[in-house]
Amino acid sequence: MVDVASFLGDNPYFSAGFGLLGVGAGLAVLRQGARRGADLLKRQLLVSMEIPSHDKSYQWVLGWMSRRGIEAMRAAEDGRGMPWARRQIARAVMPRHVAVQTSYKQHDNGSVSTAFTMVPGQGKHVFFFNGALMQVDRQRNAKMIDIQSAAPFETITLTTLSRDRSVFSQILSEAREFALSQNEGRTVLYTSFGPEWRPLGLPRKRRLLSSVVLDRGVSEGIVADVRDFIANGKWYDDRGIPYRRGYLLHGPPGSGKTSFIQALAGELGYNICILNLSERGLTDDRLSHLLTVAPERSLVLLEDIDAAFSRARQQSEQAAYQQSMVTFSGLLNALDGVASSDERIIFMTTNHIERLDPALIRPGRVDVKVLLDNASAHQIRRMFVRFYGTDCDALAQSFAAALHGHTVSTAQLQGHFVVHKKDAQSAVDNVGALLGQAACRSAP
Ligand SMILES: Nc1ncnc2c1ncn2[C@@H]1O[C@H](COP(=O)(O)OP(=O)(O)OP(=O)(O)O)[C@@H](O)[C@H]1O
Repeated sequence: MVDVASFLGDNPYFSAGFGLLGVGAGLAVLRQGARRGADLLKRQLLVSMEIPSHDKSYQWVLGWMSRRGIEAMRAAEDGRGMPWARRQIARAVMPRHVAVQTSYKQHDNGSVSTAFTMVPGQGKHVFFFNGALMQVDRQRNAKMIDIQSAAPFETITLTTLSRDRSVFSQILSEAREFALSQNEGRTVLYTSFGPEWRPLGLPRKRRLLSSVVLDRGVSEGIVADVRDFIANGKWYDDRGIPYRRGYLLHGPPGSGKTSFIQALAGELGYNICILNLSERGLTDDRLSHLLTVAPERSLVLLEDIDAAFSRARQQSEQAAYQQSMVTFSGLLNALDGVASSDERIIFMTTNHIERLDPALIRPGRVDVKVLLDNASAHQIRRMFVRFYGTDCDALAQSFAAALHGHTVSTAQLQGHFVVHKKDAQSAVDNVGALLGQAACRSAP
């Protein structure tokens, strides 16, 4: 009989194979140990923050990184005030792969300019922030699409050492401040897009309240009411009253309803969410949802409410089909709102208050109703002086006297002054052109 143990032990091929197997297994264990050790070390030493593209802060952080990138690039190139070693590091860590982000900015004179900024592209980049070394990993998931924007789903992951974790909140607040500072002195108009609000065009230069000339005390009255409402959130809360206020501005076309709301938003530093109730595809649920998720510090504007909900329209089932799918009771429910303690200021405008259902404009839904009428003598004089200066007071008087007894809207006055913008006397001499318009307007 062959002694198997001594045979295998004496066999040099087997011993070598066994040895190799042992070495391989040892290496595998070591490798796995090293990987686990590295994972453990990573978990202990590093922290990361993931920002998905559907989160509001995503664009803020991208914008902030582009600004920091520009600053870092300038500093590294210029190198002033930076130690040599630090400058080399700054140059070394500058992103090698950047993506372009185009933005438009409206200047105070109304012109629009384009600016191109470089943001870190897909992949990993490193940078310093307040002395902490950070890694940015920007990844795109081509398989996941954001259904709202039809853009691929992206994430930015920021990683840094655990001891520096406080920089995350610093970055987020800096990014937010930076984004808000871009809109300072401007009014953002939002429009509904599916279940959310999206900015409509560029933020606009704030309209001055003094540029909208209303009759004596009207503007001051509304501004005081809104300010009082904004300052008394606790009062509403203590009494369990929903914290919302509704305003209805009614009156003939071109009397400054929309312009006043824009100027009011500018005065308060608020933005405007414009909701078109006749929009195709708007349902009761969406309307209700939109009113509850309106951005903070914004006025919700429902324009020409009579076009969407006159009494006649309510009686016509067919009309309801042709237009949006919002029902009258859906609108009332949306205005009454869910039990939300968030501040909600709703402005409605109409040219025909008499066509509105009393249920829509009862207190609680509409708390303040204000008529913005055709131009009064007071408005005519003030608009004249606003256009031609205070030294034209006497001309303003004769202009107003010439229009006495005629119906002219403030929009028509503006049009007339624009035609005669260089010459106050010519505006007075040609007042007949306005009277002609007034006569045409009142003809059937
Ligand atoms: N009271 C006013 N003071 C200054 N400008 C005014 C005034 N009323 C109208 N305008 C000017 O006329 C134009 C149209 O005004 P606006 O759209 O605000 O009127 P509106 O009452 O909302 O009209 P509509 O009922 O047709 O929507 C704007 O360019 C605005 O500057």
